[in-house]
Formats: sequence, C-alpha cells, structure tokens
Amino acid sequence: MLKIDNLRFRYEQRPLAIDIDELLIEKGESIGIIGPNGAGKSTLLQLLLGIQKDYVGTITLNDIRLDKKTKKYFRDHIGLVFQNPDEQLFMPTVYDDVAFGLKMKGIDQNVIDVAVEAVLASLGIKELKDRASLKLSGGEKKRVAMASIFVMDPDIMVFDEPTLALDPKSRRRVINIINSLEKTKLITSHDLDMIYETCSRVIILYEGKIVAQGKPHTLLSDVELMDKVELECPLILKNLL
Ligand SMILES: Nc1ncnc2c1ncn2[C@@H]1O[C@H](COP(=O)(O)OP(=O)(O)OP(=O)(O)O)[C@@H](O)[C@H]1O
Repeated sequence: MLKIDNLRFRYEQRPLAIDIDELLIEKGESIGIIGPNGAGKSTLLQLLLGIQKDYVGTITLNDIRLDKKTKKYFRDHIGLVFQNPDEQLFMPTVYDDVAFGLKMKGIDQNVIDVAVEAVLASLGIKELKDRASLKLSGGEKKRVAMASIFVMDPDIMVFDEPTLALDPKSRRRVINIINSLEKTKLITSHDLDMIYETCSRVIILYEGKIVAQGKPHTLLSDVELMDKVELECPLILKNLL
C-alpha cells in the first residue's frame, strides 16, 4: 500500500535526517515508529505527507508516486492527527472543526451533520459539539482532533504521539480508540507500552535509519537492542522479563 525506496533527506547542510533503503507497509497493518529524540520520526511523517520536499528517492501510495502533482492524493488518503491538538483545531466550535474538511469538499450540509454526529458519538464526545474547541481539556482536544480526521475517512491514519500529556484514563480511552479503528495505522511515540498494545509491527529508527523491525513483543523485549538505540523496554514487558 505504502512503499518507500532509497529515501534520503537532510535539513540544509545537516547530516541525513532520513536514510531509508526500503519500507513496505501493507493494508491493515498497525505500525509503531519508535526511536530516541532526533531519530527522524517526525521528519518521516512530514515526508509521507509531502510537507518536506527536496528528498531523494521514491514514496508511493497505491502505486502512485508522491510528487508535486500527486501531493493532494497523499493528503486525501493519509490522515495525520497532530501531536499538539492546538495546531489542528482553529474553528470557533467543535462542530465547526470536525465539519471543516467535509465542508471544504463541498459535501451536502445534511450529510455533514450526520457524519459529524456519528464520529463524535463514536469517540464519546457528542456533548462537546457546541463547545469552543480551544477551551477544552487536553484529553478532550485530542479526541476532537481525532474526530476531525476520522470524519474524512482516510485510508491511512497517522498518529504523532497520541498519548502525550494524557492522564491514565484519557490515555486508555485513546488506546481503545486506536485499537478499534480498522485502518492502516502509523503511530509514533515514546510511550512504548501504548505501542506494544496498539501495533502489529514496530520499526526502530535511529539516526534516520531503520535499524530493526519486527513483532512488538520480540523487539521491545530485547534489552540489548533497546539499550543500543537509547530506549527502554516497556513496563508491561519489563514486569514479564
Ligand atoms: N526544521 C529543522 N531544521 C534543521 N534540522 C531539523 C529540523 N527539524 C528536525 N531537524 C533535525 O533532524 C533530525 C530528526 O529530527 P526529528 O524531529 O524528525 O526527530 P524525532 O525522531 O521526531 O525526534 P523527537 O522524538 O524528539 O520528536 C534531528 O537531528 C533534528 O535536529
């Protein structure tokens, strides 16, 4: 579904931020992209969405190669839930934020109303519909930001640090939402317990390169590997080791 070949990217004169020979993501996979600070996770997501240009190599989605002309296709098919919901929510109310993308597509108002109601209900935030998005709690904002992307029904859902700064209950809710979503998913996070619970495959990025990939249990319980890439085994596995 999504394919990366010989992808190299650097910021100005800096060393390569992304240096990936090959990455294949199949439909329906849930991929955790992990690595220490500065490993290249955010840069990789930006490349997939056509936000960063001037790279070498190819990125293809459903056999369509990313370039200037196909950038819109990528943005239509890949939905990114930002790390910081304040960067995603900008309309006066929750309804307006969630309806925004569909309105831009010129969808009929009645259809939009039904879709917004349905997505808010599925995320358990129906009662927030008329509230001001930016006056919600962090956990509520996160779910509204998710709603604004889910309503567009993209093929691939990308979550950048979905559990960052959430209390245990909100974090659990987000994990359940991610797990109930039957989509191809890419998730970057330092919350490796969440990655363990939500992903079918984990990719470790280190200095821009994929240094390991495999089943979450195998990779995340490998103490030596985790130490080498400056990460720690998730608590849930540490307790089992
Ligand atoms: N706008 C920028 N200009 C120059 N260098 C940048 C820029 N953004 C990131 N970098 C550098 O690119 C490398 C990869 O950064 P990136 O933000 O992709 O890492 P990350 O894995 O997402 O890190 P974190 O876990 O801290 O969010 C780092 O060396 C970083 O310093």
